[in-house]
Amino acid sequence: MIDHALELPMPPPYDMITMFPGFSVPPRLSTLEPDSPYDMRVAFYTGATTAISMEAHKTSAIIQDAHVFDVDPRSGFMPPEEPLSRLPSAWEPWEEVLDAAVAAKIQLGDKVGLSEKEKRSSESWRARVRQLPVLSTSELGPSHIVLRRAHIVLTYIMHFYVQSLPPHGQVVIPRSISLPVLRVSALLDIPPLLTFSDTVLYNWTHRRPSEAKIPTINNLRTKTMFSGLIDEEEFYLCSARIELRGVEALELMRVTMDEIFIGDQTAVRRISKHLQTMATVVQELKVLLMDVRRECRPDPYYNEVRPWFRGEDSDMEHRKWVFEGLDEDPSLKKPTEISGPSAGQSSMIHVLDVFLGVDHQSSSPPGERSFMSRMQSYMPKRHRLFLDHLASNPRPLRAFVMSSADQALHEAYNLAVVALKEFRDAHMIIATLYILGPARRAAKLAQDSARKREPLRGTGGTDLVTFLKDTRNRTTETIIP
Ligand code: HEM
Repeated sequence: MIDHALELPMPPPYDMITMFPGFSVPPRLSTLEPDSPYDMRVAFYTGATTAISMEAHKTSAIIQDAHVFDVDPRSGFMPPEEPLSRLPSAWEPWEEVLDAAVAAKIQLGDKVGLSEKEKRSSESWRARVRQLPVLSTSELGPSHIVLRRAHIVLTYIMHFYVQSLPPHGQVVIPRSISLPVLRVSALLDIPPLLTFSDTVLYNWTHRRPSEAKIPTINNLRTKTMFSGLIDEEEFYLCSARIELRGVEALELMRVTMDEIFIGDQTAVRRISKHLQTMATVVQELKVLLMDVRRECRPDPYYNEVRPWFRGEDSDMEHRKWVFEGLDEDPSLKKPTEISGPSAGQSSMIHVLDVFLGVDHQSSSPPGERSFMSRMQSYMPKRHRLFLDHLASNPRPLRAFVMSSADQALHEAYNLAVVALKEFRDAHMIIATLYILGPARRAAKLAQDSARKREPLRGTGGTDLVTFLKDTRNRTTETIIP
């Protein structure tokens, strides 16, 4: 059921691209991107002027290919304009059933002390979901704007459905939801579960009316939530603020790569300066991360927000999720990526790793994808391509620094890597505060409940303590001695 018209071209190899300065904004862009509401696309690392001699048709093909990353010079991986807030009327039944879940305050199926009334209320909501017709998805595309809203609505409904079920029964996602969610996910080429892009990137509006369409750190509000708690909103917005503050790092990467291309002494001096600034930006990302403590309380987050995110691989009873109707449509594949949303899917942090040369793959068993690489398959396809593109850079920063004898350059590079390592130190503090602490307290309170036996896993399904230490250690190992 994949619409091949939506298949994106692979980014061009680096040796075909100039690295002249400037985010490129080709005038023909609106015709290149029929689904784009945006008037700007980033041709990251490509020359606006494409100043190498090439036949005209080749040049335009490169520009065309290079403009598919959906990275905006003002808002980075977040869209520069407010995402669609409601689907067109043909799909209103989905929006209504989602509104109904929120209005009925549907509770988690394994909530300690769940009342009979709450059980009845969620069962009657689930019955309503089962009665929905299987709405066609063929008219949702080709616009990714509409498809993204469809993914948000369907996956929130699906997680409401699955996580409100009694904790010991089967998990069967009714075909009214499973078929459209599988189809929409195939069109977007992302897994049929809630992802970071659903909860953060495409799930915001302006807090106060704003002339500027661009999202800003202090003027965001979350649109769709499970609990409606401020703790949930702040959890999402913390990540959104990191995405936005990180935009400066993207710009610094671009100018650094331009300088690497030139590679003379002046370039080395400038790169050192850019890396020092980048270290400051990453330090600010750490501050924004720690600021999550202002309005997101650990216990409500752990007990009332986080359980909604669980994917199949975080199921405490190891139940398999059955996507009803999967066999009816031969074009659909059984989902293999089944983790819930994790900020491990934030392209911003991945981009810092790739740019600085932090290698998460090397410690994985041969032939096995690292968690970080797996998380890339949950990112919007164009962001994924952007990371691939960056990773295939033939002039990587770390190798450039290592090949240089310039002391100041080495120090500046290490400063940026240390800032990222300190971000991960802070992240471990946050994970302890928001998961390990509340888990211990919840286990004490719920002597016999299923929660007591919950393994300490991230929503991405990792053994979180070992995993977070590993990513931190790999960052430390990147420092050049
Ligand atoms: C209350 C806030 C947070 C908690 C409790 C938390 C918890 C976790 C956990 C448990 C993992 C392990 C992977 C998994 O299985 O999901 C993880 C991974 C990760 N998280 Fe967070 N996280 C929080 C906020 C953030 C924010 C705001 C960011 C940045 C956008 C972030 C970035 C990452 C990254 C990049 C990973 C992959 C591992 C790494 O790079 O070190 N997290 N997080």
